Amino acid sequence: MENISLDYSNSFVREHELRHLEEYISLAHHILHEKKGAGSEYLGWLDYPKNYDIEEFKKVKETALNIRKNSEVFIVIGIGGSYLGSRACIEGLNHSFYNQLCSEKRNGPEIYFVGNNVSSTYIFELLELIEDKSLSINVISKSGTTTEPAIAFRIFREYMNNKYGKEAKDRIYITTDKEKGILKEMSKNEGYETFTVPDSIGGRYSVLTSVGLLPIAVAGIDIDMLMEGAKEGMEEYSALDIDKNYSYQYALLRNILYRKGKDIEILASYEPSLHYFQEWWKQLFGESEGKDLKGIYPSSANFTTDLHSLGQLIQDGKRNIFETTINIEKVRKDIEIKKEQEDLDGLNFLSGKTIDFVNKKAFEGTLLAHTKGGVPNIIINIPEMNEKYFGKLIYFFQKSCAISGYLMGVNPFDQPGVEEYKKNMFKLIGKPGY
Ligand SMILES: O=P(O)(O)OC[C@H]1O[C@](O)(CO)[C@@H](O)[C@@H]1O
Repeated sequence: MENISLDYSNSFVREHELRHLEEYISLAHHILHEKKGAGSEYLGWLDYPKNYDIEEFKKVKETALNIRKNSEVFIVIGIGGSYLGSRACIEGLNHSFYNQLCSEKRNGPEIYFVGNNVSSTYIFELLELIEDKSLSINVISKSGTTTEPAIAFRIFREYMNNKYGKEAKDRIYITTDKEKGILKEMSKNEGYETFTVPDSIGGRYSVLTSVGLLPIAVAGIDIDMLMEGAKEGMEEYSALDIDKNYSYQYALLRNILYRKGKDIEILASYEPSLHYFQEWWKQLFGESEGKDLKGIYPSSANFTTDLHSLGQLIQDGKRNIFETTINIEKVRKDIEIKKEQEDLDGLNFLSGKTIDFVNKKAFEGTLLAHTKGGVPNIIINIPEMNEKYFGKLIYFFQKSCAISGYLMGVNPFDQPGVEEYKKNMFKLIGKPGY
């Protein structure tokens, strides 16, 4: 039966190394599942694919349908875990040029993300782009206090009020804490529809809650199948036997490689549509593990594009890197390379083959080259990129991240280091109290 699988035969990790650490996985598993570890108040995501709020899920689907009907543009305001997961899913599963398609082909609103930076140019030009188009917005912030989305919302709130007057409130959707925070207060005062970020789920683990699901459903993606995949992952990746649990294998492998001095991990992909999935993964692992002077630096590369920029360093640079490659076995679309009468470009040797055949050979060739250069490679095979595998892959990484964090001896659910830049910025911009 087709399934997500992991291949560590090119990782230079031998089987007995996994066996030596098997007991530690078992320990980490129990600490996690029995909620005895650091940050255990943030384990709501663990059984969420089975225990999610059905009423809220229904409301997400109804609201998404409504937005799809009455809006040409949908704006998602949020940063970090409040936008990366939905963007990853939308870009990973939808047409590569979704926003540029004509409306009949797109069959849903154009979707843009803002509030994930403080670039005035970006905000200004987005406002220019959406002029004259019907609009709905979703502001997502668990805390409600994050500066980037707060500033973007102020600008877009004014824009919506000018454009729609009293009806603006029917086009503004807020995803935030159940009862506290500025956004909740504002929603009560203004009459905005709200969605909940569960207390027990931190931002980077929240893609399968309303945080991710509303934008994903607005993009026309089947969120039932997404949850179905996550549920499958939840069951499969709870097995204690590491031979049957690829998520735990991955956690173990990266810890073994880390102890051998490999402190940079590149998540590589040969599909550009996975760019934001890689960004989501970077936050997940970076915020979860990078603390107490420890952590693997999570980076990403899109091949073959980056083979022409980073390839040299990966092949020949300092040997502190390992690669994890996401291999999509069956691509969404393929193109056959045809034979030409005159073989002017010398490519007739490829006639009858497909572009994906070349891509797969590029992957094989790169794997050979990089392993020869001493770069351990872990391969995660995905049969195809559909809703179900996407949901399962999300769960795969969330589970392995929690286990990996416990193996590393850190709290995988807090992010105290993020506050430092904020304090400085607040002081510099004159925020009261700083
Ligand atoms: O949803 P919020 O509270 O605006 O937070 C956004 C992001 O900011 C952080 O708190 C810090 O970067 C992340 O963990 C989170 O995903």
